[in-house]
Amino acid sequence: MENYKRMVIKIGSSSLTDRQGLLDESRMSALTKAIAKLVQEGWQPILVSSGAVAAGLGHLGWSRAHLTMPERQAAASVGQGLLMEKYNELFSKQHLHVGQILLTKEDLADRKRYLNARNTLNVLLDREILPIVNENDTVAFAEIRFGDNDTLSALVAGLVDAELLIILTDIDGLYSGDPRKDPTAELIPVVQQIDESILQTAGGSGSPVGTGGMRTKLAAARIAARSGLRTVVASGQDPSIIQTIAAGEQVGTSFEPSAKVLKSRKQWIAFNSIARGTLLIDQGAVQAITTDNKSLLAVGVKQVKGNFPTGSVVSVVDEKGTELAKGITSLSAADLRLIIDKPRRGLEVINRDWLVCERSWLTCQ
Ligand SMILES: Nc1ncnc2c1ncn2[C@@H]1O[C@H](COP(=O)(O)OP(=O)(O)O)[C@@H](O)[C@H]1O
Ligand SMILES: N[C@@H](CCC(=O)OP(=O)(O)O)C(=O)O
Repeated sequence: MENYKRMVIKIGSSSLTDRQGLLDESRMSALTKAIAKLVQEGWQPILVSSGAVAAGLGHLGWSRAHLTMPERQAAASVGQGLLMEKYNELFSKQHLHVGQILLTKEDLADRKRYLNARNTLNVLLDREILPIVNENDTVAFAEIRFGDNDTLSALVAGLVDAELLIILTDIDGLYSGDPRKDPTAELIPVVQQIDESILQTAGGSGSPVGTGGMRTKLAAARIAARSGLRTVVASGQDPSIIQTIAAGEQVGTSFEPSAKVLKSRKQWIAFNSIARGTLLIDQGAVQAITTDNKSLLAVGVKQVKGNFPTGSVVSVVDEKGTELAKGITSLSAADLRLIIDKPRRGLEVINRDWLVCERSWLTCQ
């Protein structure tokens, strides 16, 4: 067993830039010092840093209003360079090398590229080089965007088997309501389970530079919990807070790991893969896969949408079109269409080990 403790630290644009949209050097400097101390304490940290778009806009003096996607991407191409230049300068003062990793959703949705990214991250971590990750904003568009770095940080944490995810933002944790709208909202120190009532507390971003607000942080914490790790959402105002968190002290909001952790293959299917087709199933099959933990058989498949080869990830929906699960099919779309019209309907379409329920997380492994 490897003797490392890995953590992912995500810092948002609102914590990295000042009011003019310029990089906040003193904040970044404090962050680099805190991360260097973690390395000395035996941690293998990964930094997921936002701020490319905000820093690019600030540097170029462009207004945030009415930006087209190509303009946003152009700003990110400038800002990403500035971010890395500053990180390089500050981390080298702490005697740390850094490596840049820019990812799109498609990189992690392709199993081979996913494993390649993991291999690269492992080499960097094993050689004490700090990986600095961001979305590849200059090429990512609509359906191949993570859209927010909160989700990306949780996926990276699962990818490298981290034990802790720290999300630093401009507020000191999750409140019982959006503090901008509800002045009586109170900080929630510990969340055991991210259920509907918790999701309802969270609103969107509170700053002009942030993306997703508390909603995407909860989505990230939920992915992390199902991947077996703890998430702490805390204020990035004083980045030395990451040492307090690493030492196990209670600050911000701590989201506990789920009692039912997904195996790594199922994590990939649930959170990283992109479905290439859809299987519409009947009520009996819904019961079989969500409650009885059984494999999906052809007998329960009513309709096949899309054209996909054997071994593809597909989305499994009920008769109302609600997605219940994702899984890897042992049959192509063409063969499935032939089979569901014929008597050999007992054939297995998705084996239990390759099937993961999205909605019924409490009942379905
Ligand atoms: N229930 C809530 N608790 C705390 N913050 C919330 C809540 N709902 C919405 N928010 C907003 O989420 C913001 C943090 O997210 P965001 O602006 O995306 O920052 P970042 O750039 O760090 O990702 C807070 O400033 C706050 O206005
Ligand atoms: N990838 C984008 C950041 C996207 C994002 O999630 O932003 P934030 O809410 O500030 O963490 C960038 O570097 O500008």
